[in-house]
Amino acid sequence: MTPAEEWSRRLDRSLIELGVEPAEARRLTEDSHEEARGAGADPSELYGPAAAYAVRLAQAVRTPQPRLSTMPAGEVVLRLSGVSKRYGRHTVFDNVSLTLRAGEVAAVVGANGCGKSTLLKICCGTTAPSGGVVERTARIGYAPQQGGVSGFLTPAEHFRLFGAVHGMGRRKAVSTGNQLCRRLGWRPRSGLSAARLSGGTQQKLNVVLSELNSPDLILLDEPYQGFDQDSYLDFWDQVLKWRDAGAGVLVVTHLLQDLERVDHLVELHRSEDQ
Ligand SMILES: Nc1ncnc2c1ncn2[C@@H]1O[C@H](COP(=O)(O)OP(=O)(O)OP(=O)(O)O)[C@@H](O)[C@H]1O
Repeated sequence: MTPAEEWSRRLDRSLIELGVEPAEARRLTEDSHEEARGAGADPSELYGPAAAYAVRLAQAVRTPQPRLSTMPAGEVVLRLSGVSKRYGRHTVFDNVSLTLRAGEVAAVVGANGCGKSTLLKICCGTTAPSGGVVERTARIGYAPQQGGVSGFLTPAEHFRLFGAVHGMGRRKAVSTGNQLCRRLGWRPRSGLSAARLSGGTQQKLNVVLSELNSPDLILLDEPYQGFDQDSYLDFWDQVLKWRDAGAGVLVVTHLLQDLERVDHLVELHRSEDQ
């Protein structure tokens, strides 16, 4: 038995001793083993002693929703007041207002080209508005429509990179990232670069990166393009969990059935000069 196998055997046994169901213990053990392989490290290097890691994992399993926003319920996480955007003489949208509070979900809808992605970029601060005022909380997560992941990095490398930006340790970033992936029904395979993932799976990685730091405000630009039906349901389940955990969620969507689940609707209209 290799040291890594011995560590996994100890982890599995410790989890069961701590009251975790044997099937769940096996799944957690396999996931940890895979994560360590993906990181090219011995599991004891990555997670420390198996018995101590089992205590942390067992606690995480018993906590149904580990992510809890730091915002008091009802606190404003995003306020748009009369926001407009122009490119040259072309007005994309005008006078958009929204108050989004912790524990609420808002949808942005509208035809192609009416400015949904532009509005999200304004909300996260990468594009400046032409007019109006944007107020937002400090801790935000953003899943852009395109370009959210790097094709040459593996999921674990993404977690380490994004985690470092948020001041997370390598181990914590990778184990949190993998845990969030599982909630979307995906178990990343070690060593596989993002370019080799399907389009829908790349989108799952994009969504997971947006929530890695437990943000108070999550901005998602059509995040489920390419998701199959089960992944789509997992995604909405996750949106509702974020909301219940106290985050504010702003999501661009084209799907009418999503609108039943939201607290606010921002409807953008194609401007006449298009
Ligand atoms: N950097 C830019 N410079 C000039 N025009 C831009 C720029 N970015 C976006 N636009 C224009 O702003 C308008 C809104 O674009 P945007 O991508 O926000 O629309 P959208 O509603 O998200 O579209 P889709 O539904 O197709 O994703 C489009 O007419 C687009 O060409």
